[in-house]
Amino acid sequence: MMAAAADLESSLELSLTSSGAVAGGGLPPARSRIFKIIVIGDSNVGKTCLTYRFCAGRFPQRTEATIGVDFRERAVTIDGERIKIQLWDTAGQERFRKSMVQHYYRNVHAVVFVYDMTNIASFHSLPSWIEECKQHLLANDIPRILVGNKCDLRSAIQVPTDLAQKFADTHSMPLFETSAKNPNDNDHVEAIFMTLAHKLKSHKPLMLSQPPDRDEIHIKPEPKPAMTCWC
Ligand SMILES: Nc1nc2c(ncn2[C@@H]2O[C@H](COP(=O)(O)OP(=O)(O)OP(=O)(O)O)[C@@H](O)[C@H]2O)c(=O)[nH]1
Repeated sequence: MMAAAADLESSLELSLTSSGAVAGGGLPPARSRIFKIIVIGDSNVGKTCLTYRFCAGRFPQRTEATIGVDFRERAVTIDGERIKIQLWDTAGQERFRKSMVQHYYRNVHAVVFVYDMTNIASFHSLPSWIEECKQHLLANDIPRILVGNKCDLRSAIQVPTDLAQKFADTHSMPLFETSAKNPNDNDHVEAIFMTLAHKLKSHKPLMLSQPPDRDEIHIKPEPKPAMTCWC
C-alpha cells in the first residue's frame, strides 16, 4: 500500500519537535517521543512480516509486495517512559521504491537491514543497501542492525551464521537470526526491536526542557491517517 509520504513526514516533524515549547506560547500536550526505524532489504526477505510481527504480535496471513512504504507503529514503555516505535516497511523492489527513497532516509533514527537466510542472493545484496544508506548521508552514530530472517526453514538455509557474523562484524552491526513466522525460533522479533528501542532511548537526547531553536520548529497540522497501519 502506498503511503502519503508528506503526511508521514509531517507526523514525524510534529512528534520530534513537540516535546519542547511551541512557538507562540502555551504548553503542548504531553506526547510520546517517536523513533523512526527503516527496514530495508531485497524483496521477499520478510520485511513486512517482521514489522507486522512486532506491531501486531502475529504473522500476517498473506502479504503483497510493498509499494512505496507501509507504516506501522507500536508504543512501548522503557524505563518508565512511553515511546513510539515507528517502523517504515520499505519496498524491496526497485520499481516500487525509487520515487520514495529520499523520504525513507529523512529524520531516520535507526536502520534494520534484512536478508533471507534461505536466499544467498539477498545476503549478497546487503552491500548495495549499505551503499544506499551512505548515499543518503546517514550519520555514523545512527544504530544499524542486521537481521537474517526465515530461520524456521532450517533445511533450506543458504547463509551460514559464521558468514553473516563476519559481515556484521566488518560493518560494526549486531547480527540477529530470527523468524517472523515462528516466534520461538532463535532471536525473537520482539527482543530485536526492543533492544533497538533501548539503544535509541538512551542515545537520543531528551528535548523536554530545552527551548527549541525557532528555526528548527516545523509544526504542521495534525495529519490525517493516510498511511497503512495494520496494528
Ligand atoms: N517460512 C517463513 N516465511 C516467511 C518469513 N517471513 C516472511 N515469510 C514469507 O516470505 C514472503 C515474503 O514476505 P514479505 O514480508 O512480504 O517480504 P518483503 O521483504 O516485505 O517483500 P517486499 O514488500 O516485496 O519488499 C511471504 O510469502 C511470507 O509469508 C519467515 O520468518 N519464515
